Amino acid sequence: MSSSDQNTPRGPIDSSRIPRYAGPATFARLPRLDEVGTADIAVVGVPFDSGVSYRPGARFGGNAIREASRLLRPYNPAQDASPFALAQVADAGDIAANPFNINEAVETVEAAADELLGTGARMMTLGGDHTIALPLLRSVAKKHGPVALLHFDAHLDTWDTYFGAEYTHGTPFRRAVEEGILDTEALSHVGTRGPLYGKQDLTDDEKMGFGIVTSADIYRRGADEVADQLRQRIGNRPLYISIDIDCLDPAHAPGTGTPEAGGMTSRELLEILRGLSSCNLVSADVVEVAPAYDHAEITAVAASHTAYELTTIMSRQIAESRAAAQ
Ligand SMILES: N=C(N)NCCCC(=O)O
Ligand SMILES: [Zn+2]
Ligand SMILES: [Zn+2]
Repeated sequence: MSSSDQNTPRGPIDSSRIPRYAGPATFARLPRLDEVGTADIAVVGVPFDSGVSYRPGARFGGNAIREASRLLRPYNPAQDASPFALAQVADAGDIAANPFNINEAVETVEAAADELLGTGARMMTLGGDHTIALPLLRSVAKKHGPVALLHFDAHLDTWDTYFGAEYTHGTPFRRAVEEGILDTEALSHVGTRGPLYGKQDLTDDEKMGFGIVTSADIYRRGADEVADQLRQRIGNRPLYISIDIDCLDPAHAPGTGTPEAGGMTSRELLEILRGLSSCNLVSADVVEVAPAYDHAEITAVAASHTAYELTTIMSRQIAESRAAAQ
């Protein structure tokens, strides 16, 4: 039983009493999981970036997001909700994965996710590079069956192998389709753009069942229409949202490993997410924040607000299903 079943959830440290820049950072200044016992939503870091094909550094992403999240406040007006009052959200710390053995790291992440999901929590994961989406999806599918996937990214990440390696940050979603852990009726990439290896990349991707909303589609059609279309495709299927921060334009997210020009704004990303607030979001990740290339925490701030919107969607649903069960 989560602590929020018994009493009101323990929220963030009050920034009007203890300055928000004081003390070690947890996500949004929330309590640690060991301080509350169990949580409805576990925010967990995965400091792993051995799967990258270009600039490394996403292993430091989770902690950069936690640092940048000190300024988040308890009420989210865009979704008219106080996410940390509706559900117990807690920072579960980091999953320690082997940086020298990708296959072992993938197993470690899956096992740790099994453990967290096994407590009844939903996961809000802070990456890490995109390799980690595969073990996270495996774990989520063990619990919910094949899930709908919304994948925000400049890239398809459905390539086959890199240097013969199956588990990399450019290949998690091809592996996931091969393993049958995704609901192929409801797969979408959002924010796709940039040069590919060949036209075949798109043909292969389409065969796997993915639909694509390009970055230019968002610019032309607007966030509301895009969110409506995605919502219709997803329906009430259990949904996983994976957000590679490089879905944003490098102007909005310079701190990432494989930047591509011509991306959406952080405003567009947040608005699309808010338009999905009625979806059955079972877990989510925000990955590929590489702070060494960041400036003035631009990327980490965008990522912290992205995780905040995702957490709000989950906590609203937790509160709604609790109310419906009473
Ligand atoms: N950023 C992620 N996840 N993938 C990008 C892979 C692009 C490439 O190496 O061609
Ligand atoms: Zn990407
Ligand atoms: Zn990616």
